[in-house]
Amino acid sequence: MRIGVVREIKPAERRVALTDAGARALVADGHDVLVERGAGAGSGIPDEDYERAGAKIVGTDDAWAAELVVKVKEPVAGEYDLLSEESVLFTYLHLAADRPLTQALLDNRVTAIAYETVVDDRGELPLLKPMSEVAGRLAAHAAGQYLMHPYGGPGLLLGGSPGVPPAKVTVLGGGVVGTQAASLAVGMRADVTILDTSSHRVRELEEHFGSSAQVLQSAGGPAITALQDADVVIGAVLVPGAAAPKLLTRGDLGLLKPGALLIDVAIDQGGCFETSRPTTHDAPTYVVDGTTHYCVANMPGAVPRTSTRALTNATLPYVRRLAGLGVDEALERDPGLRSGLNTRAGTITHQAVAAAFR
Ligand SMILES: NC(=O)C1=CN([C@@H]2O[C@H](COP(=O)(O)OP(=O)(O)OC[C@H]3O[C@@H](n4cnc5c(N)ncnc54)[C@H](O)[C@@H]3O)[C@@H](O)[C@H]2O)C=CC1
Ligand SMILES: CC(=O)C(=O)O
Ligand SMILES: [Mg+2]
Repeated sequence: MRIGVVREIKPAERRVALTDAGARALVADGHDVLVERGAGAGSGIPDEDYERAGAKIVGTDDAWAAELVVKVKEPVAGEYDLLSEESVLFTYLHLAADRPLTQALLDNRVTAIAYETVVDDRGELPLLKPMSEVAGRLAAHAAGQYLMHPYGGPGLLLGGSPGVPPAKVTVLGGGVVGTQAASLAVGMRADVTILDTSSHRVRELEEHFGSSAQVLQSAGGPAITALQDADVVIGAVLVPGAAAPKLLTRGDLGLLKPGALLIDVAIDQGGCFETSRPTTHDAPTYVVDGTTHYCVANMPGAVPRTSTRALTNATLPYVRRLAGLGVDEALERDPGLRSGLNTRAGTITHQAVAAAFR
Protein backbone atom coordinates (compact mmCIF):
# COMPACT_ATOMS: atom_id res chain seq x y z
CA MET A 1 0.00 0.00 0.00
CA ARG A 2 1.09 3.62 -0.54
CA ILE A 3 1.31 5.31 2.87
CA GLY A 4 1.62 9.10 2.98
CA VAL A 5 3.20 10.91 5.93
CA VAL A 6 2.18 14.54 5.68
CA ARG A 7 3.84 17.59 7.23
CA GLU A 8 1.89 19.23 10.05
CA ILE A 9 0.97 22.85 9.36
CA LYS A 10 -0.97 23.71 12.52
CA PRO A 11 0.83 26.59 14.29
CA ALA A 12 3.70 25.43 16.53
CA GLU A 13 3.01 21.77 15.77
CA ARG A 14 6.34 20.01 15.32
CA ARG A 15 5.34 16.36 15.64
CA VAL A 16 5.20 13.91 12.73
CA ALA A 17 3.05 10.77 12.47
CA LEU A 18 5.85 8.30 11.72
CA THR A 19 9.49 8.01 12.77
CA ASP A 20 12.20 6.79 10.41
CA ALA A 21 12.20 3.50 12.35
CA GLY A 22 8.47 3.22 11.70
CA ALA A 23 9.06 3.91 8.01
CA ARG A 24 11.69 1.14 7.93
CA ALA A 25 9.19 -1.37 9.39
CA LEU A 26 6.54 -0.46 6.82
CA VAL A 27 9.01 -0.66 3.93
CA ALA A 28 10.12 -4.10 5.20
CA ASP A 29 6.44 -5.11 5.10
CA GLY A 30 6.50 -4.27 1.38
CA HIS A 31 4.77 -0.87 1.43
CA ASP A 32 5.67 2.40 -0.29
CA VAL A 33 6.20 5.11 2.32
CA LEU A 34 5.87 8.64 0.93
CA VAL A 35 7.08 11.29 3.37
CA GLU A 36 6.30 14.93 2.66
CA ARG A 37 9.50 16.97 2.42
CA GLY A 38 10.52 18.33 5.84
CA ALA A 39 7.78 16.45 7.72
CA GLY A 40 10.15 15.10 10.39
CA ALA A 41 12.37 18.17 10.76
CA GLY A 42 10.60 19.50 13.86
CA SER A 43 11.06 16.14 15.56
CA GLY A 44 14.73 15.91 14.70
CA ILE A 45 14.23 13.44 11.83
CA PRO A 46 15.73 14.81 8.60
CA ASP A 47 14.54 13.68 5.15
CA GLU A 48 17.79 11.73 4.70
CA ASP A 49 16.93 9.49 7.67
CA TYR A 50 13.62 8.57 6.05
CA GLU A 51 15.39 7.92 2.75
CA ARG A 52 17.89 5.67 4.50
CA ALA A 53 14.89 3.79 5.91
CA GLY A 54 13.65 3.20 2.37
CA ALA A 55 10.97 5.91 2.22
CA LYS A 56 10.57 8.34 -0.66
CA ILE A 57 10.54 12.12 -0.07
CA VAL A 58 7.66 13.75 -1.98
CA GLY A 59 5.74 17.01 -2.28
CA THR A 60 2.51 17.88 -0.46
CA ASP A 61 0.08 16.62 -3.10
CA ASP A 62 1.79 13.24 -3.52
CA ALA A 63 1.87 12.61 0.23
CA TRP A 64 -1.84 13.44 0.52
CA ALA A 65 -2.71 11.30 -2.53
CA ALA A 66 -1.52 8.07 -0.84
CA GLU A 67 -4.03 5.32 -0.12
CA LEU A 68 -3.46 5.71 3.62
CA VAL A 69 -2.57 9.18 4.93
CA VAL A 70 -1.14 9.30 8.45
CA LYS A 71 -1.06 12.56 10.40
CA VAL A 72 -0.90 13.87 13.94
CA LYS A 73 -3.35 16.75 14.29
CA GLU A 74 -6.76 17.17 12.73
CA PRO A 75 -6.67 18.76 9.26
CA VAL A 76 -6.88 22.56 9.50
CA ALA A 77 -8.77 24.73 7.00
CA GLY A 78 -5.76 25.02 4.65
CA GLU A 79 -5.76 21.22 4.32
CA TYR A 80 -9.45 20.63 3.55
CA ASP A 81 -8.84 20.81 -0.21
CA LEU A 82 -6.37 17.93 0.10
CA LEU A 83 -8.96 15.54 1.57
CA SER A 84 -10.30 12.94 -0.82
CA GLU A 85 -12.51 9.88 -0.90
CA GLU A 86 -9.63 7.83 -2.35
CA SER A 87 -7.38 8.30 0.72
CA VAL A 88 -8.07 6.87 4.17
CA LEU A 89 -7.13 9.40 6.85
CA PHE A 90 -5.64 8.15 10.15
CA THR A 91 -5.03 10.95 12.70
CA TYR A 92 -6.45 12.79 15.73
CA LEU A 93 -9.75 14.40 14.71
CA HIS A 94 -11.70 15.52 17.84
CA LEU A 95 -14.72 16.12 15.59
CA ALA A 96 -17.21 16.87 18.39
CA ALA A 97 -15.37 20.17 18.85
CA ASP A 98 -14.92 20.90 15.13
CA ARG A 99 -17.99 21.34 12.96
CA PRO A 100 -16.15 22.79 9.91
CA LEU A 101 -13.77 19.81 9.76
CA THR A 102 -16.63 17.36 10.21
CA GLN A 103 -18.44 19.00 7.29
CA ALA A 104 -15.29 18.90 5.13
CA LEU A 105 -14.85 15.17 5.82
CA LEU A 106 -18.49 14.52 4.97
CA ASP A 107 -18.45 16.69 1.85
CA ASN A 108 -15.34 14.93 0.58
CA ARG A 109 -16.71 11.50 1.59
CA VAL A 110 -13.49 10.76 3.49
CA THR A 111 -12.93 7.50 5.36
CA ALA A 112 -11.48 9.00 8.53
CA ILE A 113 -10.22 6.95 11.48
CA ALA A 114 -9.64 9.02 14.63
CA TYR A 115 -6.83 7.97 16.92
CA GLU A 116 -8.75 9.18 19.97
CA THR A 117 -11.71 6.81 19.60
CA VAL A 118 -9.80 3.60 18.80
CA VAL A 119 -10.36 1.15 21.67
CA ASP A 120 -8.19 -1.82 22.70
CA ASP A 121 -9.24 -5.13 24.23
CA ARG A 122 -8.94 -3.63 27.73
CA GLY A 123 -11.46 -0.94 26.81
CA GLU A 124 -8.70 1.69 26.89
CA LEU A 125 -7.82 4.27 24.22
CA PRO A 126 -4.37 3.05 23.07
CA LEU A 127 -3.78 5.83 20.53
CA LEU A 128 -4.89 8.68 22.80
CA LYS A 129 -2.97 7.30 25.76
CA PRO A 130 0.62 8.21 24.80
CA MET A 131 -0.26 11.84 24.09
CA SER A 132 -2.46 12.01 27.19
CA GLU A 133 0.52 10.81 29.21
CA VAL A 134 2.65 13.60 27.73
CA ALA A 135 -0.07 16.26 28.07
CA GLY A 136 -0.77 15.26 31.68
CA ARG A 137 2.88 15.67 32.60
CA LEU A 138 3.02 18.96 30.71
CA ALA A 139 -0.08 20.18 32.59
CA ALA A 140 1.90 19.95 35.84
CA HIS A 141 4.75 21.90 34.21
CA ALA A 142 2.24 24.53 33.02
CA ALA A 143 0.80 24.73 36.55
CA GLY A 144 4.23 25.43 38.01
CA GLN A 145 5.05 27.97 35.31
CA TYR A 146 1.82 29.98 35.21
CA LEU A 147 1.60 30.27 39.00
CA MET A 148 4.83 32.27 38.81
CA HIS A 149 4.58 36.02 38.78
CA PRO A 150 6.73 36.62 35.66
CA TYR A 151 4.26 34.43 33.69
CA GLY A 152 1.21 36.37 34.88
CA GLY A 153 0.52 34.18 37.92
CA PRO A 154 -0.22 35.08 41.55
CA GLY A 155 3.39 34.35 42.53
CA LEU A 156 3.09 30.93 44.16
CA LEU A 157 5.57 28.08 44.14
CA LEU A 158 3.70 24.84 43.40
CA GLY A 159 5.45 22.93 46.19
CA GLY A 160 5.55 25.76 48.75
CA SER A 161 8.68 25.91 50.87
CA PRO A 162 9.65 24.66 54.34
CA GLY A 163 7.14 26.25 56.71
CA VAL A 164 4.98 27.67 53.87
CA PRO A 165 2.08 25.60 52.46
CA PRO A 166 2.12 24.32 48.85
CA ALA A 167 -0.35 25.35 46.16
CA LYS A 168 -3.63 23.42 45.94
CA VAL A 169 -4.10 21.60 42.63
CA THR A 170 -7.46 20.04 41.80
CA VAL A 171 -7.65 17.63 38.89
CA LEU A 172 -11.03 16.98 37.26
CA GLY A 173 -10.95 13.48 35.74
CA GLY A 174 -8.45 10.93 36.98
CA GLY A 175 -7.84 9.07 33.72
CA VAL A 176 -4.54 9.10 31.84
CA VAL A 177 -4.06 12.90 31.72
CA GLY A 178 -5.30 13.38 35.27
CA THR A 179 -3.13 10.63 36.74
CA GLN A 180 0.03 11.87 35.05
CA ALA A 181 -0.69 15.49 36.00
CA ALA A 182 -1.40 14.51 39.60
CA SER A 183 1.71 12.31 39.83
CA LEU A 184 4.01 15.10 38.71
CA ALA A 185 2.25 17.66 40.91
CA VAL A 186 2.60 15.32 43.89
CA GLY A 187 6.26 14.88 42.98
CA MET A 188 6.64 18.67 43.07
CA ARG A 189 5.04 18.59 46.57
CA ALA A 190 1.75 20.28 45.62
CA ASP A 191 -1.43 19.62 47.63
CA VAL A 192 -3.36 17.49 45.11
CA THR A 193 -7.03 16.49 44.92
CA ILE A 194 -8.48 14.36 42.10
CA LEU A 195 -12.18 14.00 41.24
CA ASP A 196 -13.64 11.32 39.00
CA THR A 197 -17.15 10.15 38.20
CA SER A 198 -16.20 6.47 37.90
CA SER A 199 -16.35 4.76 41.29
CA HIS A 200 -14.14 1.99 39.89
CA ARG A 201 -11.53 4.57 38.84
CA VAL A 202 -11.82 6.37 42.19
CA ARG A 203 -10.81 3.14 43.92
CA GLU A 204 -7.88 2.57 41.57
CA LEU A 205 -6.68 6.14 42.16
CA GLU A 206 -7.01 5.77 45.91
CA GLU A 207 -4.92 2.61 45.73
CA HIS A 208 -2.35 4.26 43.45
CA PHE A 209 -1.88 7.54 45.32
CA GLY A 210 -2.36 6.34 48.90
CA SER A 211 -2.07 9.35 51.18
CA SER A 212 -0.12 11.46 48.66
CA ALA A 213 -3.29 12.84 47.04
CA GLN A 214 -6.94 13.12 48.00
CA VAL A 215 -9.34 11.25 45.71
CA LEU A 216 -13.00 12.27 45.63
CA GLN A 217 -16.02 10.76 43.91
CA SER A 218 -17.65 13.28 41.57
CA ALA A 219 -21.36 13.25 40.75
CA GLY A 220 -20.39 14.55 37.29
CA GLY A 221 -22.20 17.86 37.43
CA PRO A 222 -20.89 21.39 38.07
CA ALA A 223 -17.70 21.24 40.11
CA ILE A 224 -17.52 24.72 41.67
CA THR A 225 -18.03 23.60 45.27
CA ALA A 226 -14.92 21.40 45.02
CA LEU A 227 -12.84 24.14 43.38
CA GLN A 228 -13.24 27.20 45.56
CA ASP A 229 -9.98 26.73 47.42
CA ALA A 230 -7.92 25.55 44.41
CA ASP A 231 -4.96 27.57 43.11
CA VAL A 232 -4.90 25.43 39.97
CA VAL A 233 -7.67 23.43 38.32
CA ILE A 234 -6.68 20.91 35.66
CA GLY A 235 -9.55 19.84 33.38
CA ALA A 236 -8.90 16.26 32.26
CA VAL A 237 -12.33 14.70 31.79
CA LEU A 238 -13.34 12.64 28.77
CA VAL A 239 -16.38 10.89 27.42
CA PRO A 240 -14.85 9.30 24.28
CA GLY A 241 -15.96 10.96 21.06
CA ALA A 242 -18.32 13.36 22.85
CA ALA A 243 -18.04 17.07 23.54
CA ALA A 244 -16.54 17.63 27.01
CA PRO A 245 -19.10 18.28 29.78
CA LYS A 246 -18.98 21.87 31.08
CA LEU A 247 -18.04 21.77 34.75
CA LEU A 248 -17.54 25.53 35.42
CA THR A 249 -19.66 28.39 34.13
CA ARG A 250 -18.51 31.94 33.56
CA GLY A 251 -20.45 32.93 36.68
CA ASP A 252 -18.41 30.41 38.69
CA LEU A 253 -15.16 32.24 37.94
CA GLY A 254 -16.01 34.91 40.52
CA LEU A 255 -16.21 32.19 43.18
CA LEU A 256 -12.67 30.90 42.52
CA LYS A 257 -9.64 32.09 44.49
CA PRO A 258 -8.24 35.37 43.13
CA GLY A 259 -5.43 34.50 40.71
CA ALA A 260 -6.64 30.91 40.21
CA LEU A 261 -5.29 29.16 37.10
CA LEU A 262 -7.45 26.96 34.87
CA ILE A 263 -5.63 24.45 32.66
CA ASP A 264 -8.15 22.88 30.27
CA VAL A 265 -6.46 19.84 28.76
CA ALA A 266 -9.88 18.65 27.54
CA ILE A 267 -9.97 21.65 25.19
CA ASP A 268 -9.48 19.36 22.18
CA GLN A 269 -12.96 17.96 22.91
CA GLY A 270 -14.35 21.49 23.31
CA GLY A 271 -13.10 22.12 26.86
CA CYS A 272 -14.72 21.54 30.27
CA PHE A 273 -14.97 25.19 31.37
CA GLU A 274 -17.56 27.44 29.72
CA THR A 275 -14.96 30.16 29.18
CA SER A 276 -12.35 27.91 27.50
CA ARG A 277 -11.31 28.47 23.91
CA PRO A 278 -8.41 26.77 22.10
CA THR A 279 -5.03 28.51 22.32
CA THR A 280 -1.66 27.74 20.76
CA HIS A 281 1.87 27.46 22.10
CA ASP A 282 2.55 30.93 20.68
CA ALA A 283 -0.07 32.49 23.00
CA PRO A 284 -1.05 29.77 25.49
CA THR A 285 -3.01 31.79 28.05
CA TYR A 286 -5.69 34.48 28.31
CA VAL A 287 -7.62 35.99 31.20
CA VAL A 288 -11.40 36.05 31.75
CA ASP A 289 -12.78 37.89 34.77
CA GLY A 290 -9.40 37.73 36.50
CA THR A 291 -8.90 33.99 35.93
CA THR A 292 -6.03 32.82 33.74
CA HIS A 293 -6.93 30.09 31.24
CA TYR A 294 -4.34 27.78 29.62
CA CYS A 295 -6.08 25.94 26.77
CA VAL A 296 -3.45 24.65 24.34
CA ALA A 297 -5.11 22.04 22.14
CA ASN A 298 -1.87 20.35 21.09
CA MET A 299 0.20 20.37 24.26
CA PRO A 300 2.45 17.43 23.22
CA GLY A 301 3.47 19.48 20.17
CA ALA A 302 5.76 21.41 22.54
CA VAL A 303 7.96 18.34 23.05
CA PRO A 304 8.04 16.81 19.56
CA ARG A 305 11.15 14.71 20.03
CA THR A 306 9.46 12.88 22.90
CA SER A 307 5.91 12.91 21.53
CA THR A 308 6.65 11.74 18.00
CA ARG A 309 8.39 8.63 19.29
CA ALA A 310 5.69 7.92 21.89
CA LEU A 311 2.98 8.34 19.27
CA THR A 312 4.61 6.11 16.65
CA ASN A 313 5.17 3.41 19.29
CA ALA A 314 1.39 3.25 19.68
CA THR A 315 0.19 3.88 16.12
CA LEU A 316 2.66 1.74 14.14
CA PRO A 317 1.04 -1.65 14.89
CA TYR A 318 -2.29 -0.23 13.67
CA VAL A 319 -0.74 1.32 10.54
CA ARG A 320 0.89 -2.03 9.77
CA ARG A 321 -2.45 -3.80 10.13
CA LEU A 322 -4.37 -1.23 8.04
CA ALA A 323 -1.76 -1.39 5.30
CA GLY A 324 -1.18 -5.14 5.47
CA LEU A 325 -4.80 -6.30 5.57
CA GLY A 326 -6.33 -3.40 3.70
CA VAL A 327 -8.58 -0.95 5.48
CA ASP A 328 -11.85 -2.87 5.09
CA GLU A 329 -10.42 -6.16 6.33
CA ALA A 330 -8.56 -4.46 9.22
CA LEU A 331 -11.78 -2.72 10.34
CA GLU A 332 -13.76 -5.94 9.93
CA ARG A 333 -11.37 -7.96 12.08
CA ASP A 334 -10.90 -5.46 14.92
CA PRO A 335 -14.01 -3.93 16.53
CA GLY A 336 -11.74 -1.62 18.58
CA LEU A 337 -10.23 -0.18 15.41
CA ARG A 338 -13.76 0.08 14.00
CA SER A 339 -14.59 2.35 16.96
CA GLY A 340 -12.00 4.67 15.50
CA LEU A 341 -13.98 5.10 12.30
CA ASN A 342 -15.59 8.56 12.55
CA THR A 343 -16.72 9.27 8.98
CA ARG A 344 -17.17 7.24 5.80
CA ALA A 345 -18.92 7.86 2.48
CA GLY A 346 -20.51 11.08 3.66
CA THR A 347 -21.87 9.86 7.01
CA ILE A 348 -20.74 10.06 10.65
CA THR A 349 -20.08 6.51 11.78
CA HIS A 350 -19.32 7.07 15.49
CA GLN A 351 -22.31 7.33 17.83
CA ALA A 352 -20.93 9.90 20.31
CA VAL A 353 -19.60 12.08 17.49
CA ALA A 354 -22.97 11.94 15.72
CA ALA A 355 -24.73 12.82 18.99
CA ALA A 356 -22.59 15.96 19.32
CA PHE A 357 -24.11 17.29 16.09
CA ARG A 358 -27.76 16.42 16.77
N1 LIG B 1 -4.79 19.47 25.00
C1 LIG B 1 -4.00 18.49 24.59
O1 LIG B 1 -2.94 18.69 24.04
C2 LIG B 1 -4.39 17.07 24.85
C3 LIG B 1 -5.63 16.80 25.30
N2 LIG B 1 -6.01 15.53 25.63
C4 LIG B 1 -7.38 15.38 26.11
O2 LIG B 1 -7.45 15.23 27.51
C5 LIG B 1 -8.72 14.67 27.83
C6 LIG B 1 -8.54 13.53 28.84
O3 LIG B 1 -7.94 12.43 28.18
P1 LIG B 1 -7.57 11.08 28.94
O4 LIG B 1 -7.05 11.36 30.28
O5 LIG B 1 -6.77 10.27 28.01
O6 LIG B 1 -9.00 10.40 29.10
P2 LIG B 1 -9.37 9.17 30.05
O7 LIG B 1 -10.54 8.50 29.43
O8 LIG B 1 -8.18 8.37 30.37
O9 LIG B 1 -9.81 9.88 31.41
C7 LIG B 1 -10.96 10.68 31.52
C8 LIG B 1 -11.50 10.53 32.94
O10 LIG B 1 -12.53 11.51 33.12
C9 LIG B 1 -13.52 10.92 33.94
N3 LIG B 1 -14.74 11.74 33.80
C10 LIG B 1 -15.61 11.77 32.77
N4 LIG B 1 -16.55 12.71 33.00
C11 LIG B 1 -16.24 13.31 34.19
C12 LIG B 1 -16.82 14.35 34.96
N5 LIG B 1 -17.92 14.99 34.55
N6 LIG B 1 -16.22 14.71 36.14
C13 LIG B 1 -15.10 14.05 36.57
N7 LIG B 1 -14.52 13.04 35.87
C14 LIG B 1 -15.08 12.68 34.70
C15 LIG B 1 -13.61 9.50 33.45
O11 LIG B 1 -14.21 8.64 34.40
C16 LIG B 1 -12.14 9.16 33.21
O12 LIG B 1 -11.52 8.56 34.33
C17 LIG B 1 -9.33 14.27 26.49
O13 LIG B 1 -10.23 15.26 26.05
C18 LIG B 1 -8.13 14.18 25.59
O14 LIG B 1 -8.45 14.30 24.22
C19 LIG B 1 -5.15 14.48 25.52
C20 LIG B 1 -3.87 14.69 25.05
C21 LIG B 1 -3.41 16.00 24.62
C1 LIG C 1 -4.44 14.22 21.64
C2 LIG C 1 -4.14 15.45 20.92
O1 LIG C 1 -5.01 16.13 20.47
C3 LIG C 1 -2.77 15.86 20.75
O2 LIG C 1 -1.85 15.12 21.13
O3 LIG C 1 -2.54 16.95 20.21
MG1 LIG D 1 -9.72 21.07 16.01
